[in-house]
Order: sequence, then C-alpha cells, then structure tokens
Amino acid sequence: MHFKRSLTIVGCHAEGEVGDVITGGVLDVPGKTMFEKLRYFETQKDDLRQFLLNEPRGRAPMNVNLILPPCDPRADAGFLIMESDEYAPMSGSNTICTTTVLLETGMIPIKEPVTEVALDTAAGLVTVTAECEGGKCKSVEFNNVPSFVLELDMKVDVPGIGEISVDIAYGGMMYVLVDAASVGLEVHNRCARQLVDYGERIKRAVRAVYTPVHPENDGITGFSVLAFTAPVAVEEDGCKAASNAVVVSPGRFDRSPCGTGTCARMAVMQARGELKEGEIFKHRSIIGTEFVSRIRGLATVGKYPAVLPTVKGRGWITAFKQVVLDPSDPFQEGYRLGDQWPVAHDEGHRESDATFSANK
Ligand SMILES: O=C(O)[C@H]1NCC[C@@H]1O
Repeated sequence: MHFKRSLTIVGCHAEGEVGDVITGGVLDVPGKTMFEKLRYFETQKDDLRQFLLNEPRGRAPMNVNLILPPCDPRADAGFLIMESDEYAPMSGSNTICTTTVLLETGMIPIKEPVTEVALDTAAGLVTVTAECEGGKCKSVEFNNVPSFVLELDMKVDVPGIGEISVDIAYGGMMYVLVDAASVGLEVHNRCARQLVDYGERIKRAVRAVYTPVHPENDGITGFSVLAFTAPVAVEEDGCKAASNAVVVSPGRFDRSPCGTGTCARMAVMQARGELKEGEIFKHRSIIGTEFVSRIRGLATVGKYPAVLPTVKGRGWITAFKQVVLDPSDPFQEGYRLGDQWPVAHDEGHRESDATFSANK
C-alpha cells in the first residue's frame, strides 16, 4: 500500500488554541523569503492546507504550522502558518506551539533555564525566549513584528446592526477591533453565537469600504480576524488587564487570547495613551486563558507610528500523529459542512451549498 501523503505531525495547543506542527513529510519550496514560500504554497500547493484543516482530518477551530528551512540567516528555523481561510503572516498562539514543539522534540536543543530561538515567519524575523525546565518548555515569550494603527474610530454601517465605530490595526495580521458593548454584547460564552455572527457581518461590512495594506508588503492585505474587546481594568497587582474574543474566519473564536490580536490592541491602546512602553498588559481569552504582554519599544512602519510588542504564553504537546492520504480516499482535500463550518453568505441570498470536494 502506498500513500499519497504521509506527514509527521505533533499535536499542540497554546492556551487552548490548537496549533499542530508538521515536523516531517513536506519538502521545502522555492522562495527568497518566507513570504515567497507562503505565496508558493498559497498558489501551487494549497491542497496541503485543505487536506489538513478540512474534515475529516481537520476542524474549524484549528491551525497547522509547517516547519521549513529559514530564509533569514539569523533564524534557527522558519515556519508557515495555515489557518482555515488563509496563511497567516504571523500568529502568536502558533509561534508558541511551534517553539514548544521545536524544543520539546529536540529539533532545536533545549538550554535550561532559558533557550533563545529566532524564527523566520512570513511577517519577518521573530525572536523568542523560552523558559525551560526538566525538558519542558514552560513558557514562550516572543518579540513580535512592529504593530501599528491604520484607523481609529472609523465609522462603518453594518447591515442588521447599524452604524458602529471600529479600529483597524496590524499585529502580524490585519485586525478590525470593536468594543463588544458598543454592539450590545459582552465577551462571554453566553454571547458566543451572536459574537461570531456579528463578527463576520462587521468584517464583511468593513471589507466593502476599506482595504488595509501593509506599507512594507502589499501582499499583507485584507481582513480575516476581528477582535471584540472588553474594557481594560487595573487589577490588584497594579497591572492592566482585559478580555477579548477574536473571531477567526470563517467564523469561530480563537481559543487563546490571540497573540497578534493582543499586539494590534496594544498598538491601539498606545495610540490612545492607554498603555505606555514597558507597562504590563494581561490579555485574556473567552475561555479565560492569558497572555502577558508589553510594549518593548517604539518604531515607525511607513507613515505609521508603531509599537514593538512582546507577548508571553504557554504551549502543551497533545499528540504525535502520522497523518496519511490513501489514493482511494474520496476526500482528497477534505470537506466542510454548514453544521460545523459557518457558511459565509450575504444577507438575503441563499446559503451556499455545502462544499464537497470528494472525487466523483
Ligand atoms: O494568536 C494568534 O495570533 C493566532 N491565534 C489564532 C488566530 C491568530 O493567528
């Protein structure tokens, strides 16, 4: 019996968000940068992402990371981030998962008590500090790429909701940020369905009137993530803290506090004078997990003032898998069904059919 694919994958999650890591079975591809490699997979080999993230092997709340040789000579490894609807340029929970797997499987030697790792991502070089003890990667702190605000208090009319105010910011992915209370909701599981519904509506409405483009890479454009924010409070330890619920396309929550969303939010907070360099910001997810973050410096990206954000969280290995594809499998690139995968539909039009890609 021969298989069309046979991949070695390490299951992992970071603060509740699944970020499995491919450690074997996929060859390198051409590209002078990781972004060029991202484009290569996006245009020539997207069947890999479909195969892994669609059912029966994948599910909506899941990401898969692919370890590849880096392009930046300063990096120890490169990795690409595959999400349900895109290849993310950068991702916090996935950086934590990839670092945890690289260190705990020995692909990069663990040094105790601290291991420094440099990772090449499609958004640029990300340096990581891992606290390690007894062979366990106890925490991962990553220095994310510069993050910045594109728009503050942009008004947008959303069908079924009305006119609302949104912020637009980049934290390694392009974010729409919305105060949950401004649309009558709260960051809580009891509002889950409505948060996801509103999140996808608002993303569609913003897309219709605004296209974000990264000033240093016009390939980083468009929105697939929206952060509903809850108010910031100062806690007993004197640290600022808040919750958020990030709605990831095609319509599900990030189970982690969302690293790139945290960085985008810190850029907004700094622009509003609500967070200073060095101040600790504890950002929590809708399931209560936490990233501890701060602004480590300031910068400029094109015409935008930017922050240099740092985020810390934890990852855990959950499985060691050999994922294969039988040539006779009717679902070579998997399938999606509306009961598990929110079906993107425009208001008033019939819902799109379930997308089956079974070989007939
Ligand atoms: O933490 C993050 O940045 C990621 N989590 C899922 C969506 C984002 O890529």
